Amino acid sequence: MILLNKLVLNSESLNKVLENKTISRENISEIYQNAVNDPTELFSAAQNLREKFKNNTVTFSKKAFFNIVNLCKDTCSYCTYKSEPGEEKLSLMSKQQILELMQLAKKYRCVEALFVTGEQPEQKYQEARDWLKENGFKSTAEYLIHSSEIALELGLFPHTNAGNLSFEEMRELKKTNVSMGIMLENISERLTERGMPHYLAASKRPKARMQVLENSGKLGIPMTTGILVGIGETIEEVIDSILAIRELHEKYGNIQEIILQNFQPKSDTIMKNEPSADEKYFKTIVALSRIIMPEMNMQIPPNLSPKSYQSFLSVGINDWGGISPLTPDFVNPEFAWPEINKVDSDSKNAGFELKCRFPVYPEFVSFISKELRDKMAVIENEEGLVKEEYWR
Ligand SMILES: O=c1nc2n(C[C@H](O)[C@H](O)[C@H](O)CO)c3cc(O)ccc3cc-2c(=O)[nH]1
Ligand SMILES: C[C@H]1O[C@@H](n2cnc3c(N)ncnc32)[C@H](O)[C@@H]1O
Ligand code: MET
Ligand code: SF4
Repeated sequence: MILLNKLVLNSESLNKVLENKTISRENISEIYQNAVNDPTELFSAAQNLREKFKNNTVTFSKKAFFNIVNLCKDTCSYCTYKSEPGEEKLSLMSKQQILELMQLAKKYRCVEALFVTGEQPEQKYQEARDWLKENGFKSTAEYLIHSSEIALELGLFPHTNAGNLSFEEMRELKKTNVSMGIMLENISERLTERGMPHYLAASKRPKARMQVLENSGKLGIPMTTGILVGIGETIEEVIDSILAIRELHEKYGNIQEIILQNFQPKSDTIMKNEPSADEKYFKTIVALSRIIMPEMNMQIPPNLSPKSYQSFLSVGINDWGGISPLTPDFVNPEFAWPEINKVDSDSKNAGFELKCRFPVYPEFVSFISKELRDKMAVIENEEGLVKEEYWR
């Protein structure tokens, strides 16, 4: 038995965690089962590990969201980001629009340019092919490579989340992107079956997603991935998803953060009548993730838990992801980001210190080129990333 925050842990599995031993699937299931009714012990173990490895800091990246193109060849049942031609929300950013948003982002002292697209839009839509042609590109990936170069020239650091990119595309993007992202969503094949959220989304097949993560490992790209919680998965499927990420990270060491994203229903999607992820269930998964990968950076987006995001600091998270002072979250447009000042004071009240970071975590800067590191140093020295006035 181990004394922890005045709590006596009776669970052998939890003790294993605290003794720094890698825990098995069986240990994790046991920990979960013990926590279903009363998660207090699990939460405090997660908090303990969080403090051990991340001290009392919580980080965020000040970003602008570039909704480059939201046409998408896939249809995930939960997604409102995707647009059809002719819809009001259709986004086909021109080079000029991208440049203007970048200049504005610099005025706001953003550090990150988050580039998001639908899945290979040019494969399905003539509109996307025309748009690429008008702007002088052969593929969306080529456009992303170009946009990343411009961002970097202006002193914004690109993080691209464009779904399933090829090895070659990622190799090119590595030159300019300090990190990249793709959500595993879930490792379950079952969620791709008829009636399930990924049925109409070939790119969400677990094998395809894992291949992208595998390629990012081979290329040495600091990678953001994560799980979408509350889309009809079972807890075993969540555990298997985190274990799949852990295994990949053990092989390549390139997973820089795990996003735990709670599903929120959207009125214009197939899943409009499904409930949002239950908060207690979501918290239990957050704590479990910290137990499974004690040293990993764990992120939840604060805008998706507007009333309670601070309380996630005591169940294991240490990052808020990208927060934008000027663009909406196009994936969850009904959830505005809290002001950075508010996140600062809320974090302080919960006993944590908020710090601004680049889209690559300090532990992963050795993965990126000297050229990118030098550019980061210029911003850090000239503008002072940690200065409080810089955040507002
Ligand atoms: O504003 C958002 N940012 C999202 N981000 C970006 C995130 O906010 C930050 O850019 C990263 O933390 C940068 O390190 C994602 C990044 C990924 O790589 C994968 C998925 C997401 C999901 C979102 C999202 O839904 N909304
Ligand atoms: C960019 C990421 O946003 C997440 N995403 C997509 N739709 C939703 C939703 N309704 N609620 C929460 N997260 C969502 C997916 O995990 C995707 O990979
Ligand atoms: C709103 S999702 C944006 C990125 C990509 N289409 C994916 O699903 O991974
Ligand atoms: S989540 Fe990504 S892949 Fe799925 S429909 Fe939306 S844009 Fe397309």
